[in-house]
Amino acid sequence: MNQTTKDPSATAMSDLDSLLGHRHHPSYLHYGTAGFRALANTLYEAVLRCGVLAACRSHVLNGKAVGVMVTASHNPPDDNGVKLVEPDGSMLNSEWEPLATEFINASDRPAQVLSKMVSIGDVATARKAVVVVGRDSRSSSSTLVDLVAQGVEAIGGRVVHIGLVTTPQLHFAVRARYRQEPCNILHYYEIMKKAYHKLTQNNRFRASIVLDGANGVGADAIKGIKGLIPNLVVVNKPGDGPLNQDCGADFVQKKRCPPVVYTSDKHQADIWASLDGDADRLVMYRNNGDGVLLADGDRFAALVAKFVSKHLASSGISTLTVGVAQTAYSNGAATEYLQALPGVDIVIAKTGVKHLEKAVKKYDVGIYWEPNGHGTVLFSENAVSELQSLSDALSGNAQKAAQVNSVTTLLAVGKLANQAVGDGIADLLLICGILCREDMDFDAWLRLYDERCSSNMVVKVQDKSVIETADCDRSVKEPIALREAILEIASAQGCRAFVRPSGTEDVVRVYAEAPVGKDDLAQDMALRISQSVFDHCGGVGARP
Ligand SMILES: CC(=O)N[C@H]1[C@@H](OP(=O)(O)O)O[C@H](CO)[C@@H](O)[C@@H]1O
Ligand SMILES: [Mg+2]
Repeated sequence: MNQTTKDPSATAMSDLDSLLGHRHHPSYLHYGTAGFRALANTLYEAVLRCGVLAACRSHVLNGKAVGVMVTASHNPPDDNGVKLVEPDGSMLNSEWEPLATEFINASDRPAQVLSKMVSIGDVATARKAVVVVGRDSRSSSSTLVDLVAQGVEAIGGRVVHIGLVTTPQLHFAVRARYRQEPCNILHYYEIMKKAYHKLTQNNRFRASIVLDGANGVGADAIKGIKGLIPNLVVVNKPGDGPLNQDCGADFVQKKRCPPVVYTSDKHQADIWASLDGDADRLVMYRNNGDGVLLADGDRFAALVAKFVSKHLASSGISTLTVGVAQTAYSNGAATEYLQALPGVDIVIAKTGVKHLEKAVKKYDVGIYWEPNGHGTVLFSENAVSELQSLSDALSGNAQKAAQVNSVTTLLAVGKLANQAVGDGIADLLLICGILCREDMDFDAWLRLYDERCSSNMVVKVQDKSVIETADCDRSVKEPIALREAILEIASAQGCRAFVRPSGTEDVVRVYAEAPVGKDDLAQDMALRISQSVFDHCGGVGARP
């Protein structure tokens, strides 16, 4: 090789190193289910590097567009975060997660870390990387988007800005582009509107709804489906109050109390609903002023599974499989209800949407919800094509009207539910559409099963990794003393309990469940188990 010829990738690497700098952010960040999250003003370098990383990911996928969403979901307003989305709209490939962590935290020569996975010179010269970028309503989000763009462009990638969007809209847009459909938000609303009319058969949803937008982007995004639910009032819009503070899906589900409404108007409605800060979660409830009767993710899954299983049976298709994924947190009564539905398999997955999504991918119709309101129903290509062929074959056949009706209904469910990720707005329409079709009111939905009593606690310990779990977190392997204590405390008939280290916070989560009506028992079990966690795992601060 000629001594004066420079290796192009070496040049790109040193340029990149000088752009990325040799400093790094204050704490070690992990790429978790939700990407990187921290106080917004500590994330600048991480976000710039995520732009570079996203461009590299797109490059190795032959220029297929990758997504980047700037959001910290239900976290406080001063936090922010960034996560990457695969071209088909799913979460970042799990093999890239440790690389992302290593690259973002590298304090010295970060480009070298990247070059383990991809030849940087190639990325810069091929110029085929495309990155679709969206952001939530946080005041820090625009700055972070600019940094993502700077990172993408630093190695010759192209940025497609889709602006202020919900997380599911970003996933939808990336997936749409991959499928050569219009990659814009208008398309998102058009698909949903059409599917909602098909599902409801143009009937009006009569109940009134107050929707709490958590003072975030969902309250704006819901305008796109204006009129579909005639009696819908939106409260807690951006600017009304601090994002997610004392309102939103996470608050209502965890505290089991109604949200603060930041405007002075008084509202009453048959049903209330709360989105989280990036609108990928929804819970619905009856608001009793000082408490709520909650329809959580378990109840969404139950209603959807019941509806899908009924219409699959009457469609006459017997070849399509249906699976529902639940987590250890799913209420035992919901599990029992689902087990009794004909033709429906139950699978238990670890906590976190990516695990649930993976668990149902092997089914033609895969239904998953976390109790906290994150979920959707996924139709495989095979399911859509079988339903479509049958629909075409039966078209105009008046004698088969009931069968046609079920096939059309199932196709509408598959269009309305976001096929990339759980979506609070799509889920609102899906649930309202099903209640409308089934002529059910909110109470009838709650009567599907009686929820068992449960109690959640968190315990701070020195090192949460001393706890090793098994069976999708439903039992403890280590420490043995803790394992034995839990088995003993939760040994009464109809009781169960587990503990697991949180994947998103530095705490151990404790869950205890007791039969219907035995709230005190559930709380007592959770407390005693929390004390065992504290005693056996190096508790920090005051003993529970
Ligand atoms: C009990 C609980 O609500 N856990 C949440 C929470 O995970 P933890 O690993 O429990 O911290 O955040 C995840 C990401 O948002 C969400 O998927 C999950 O459901
Ligand atoms: Mg969220």
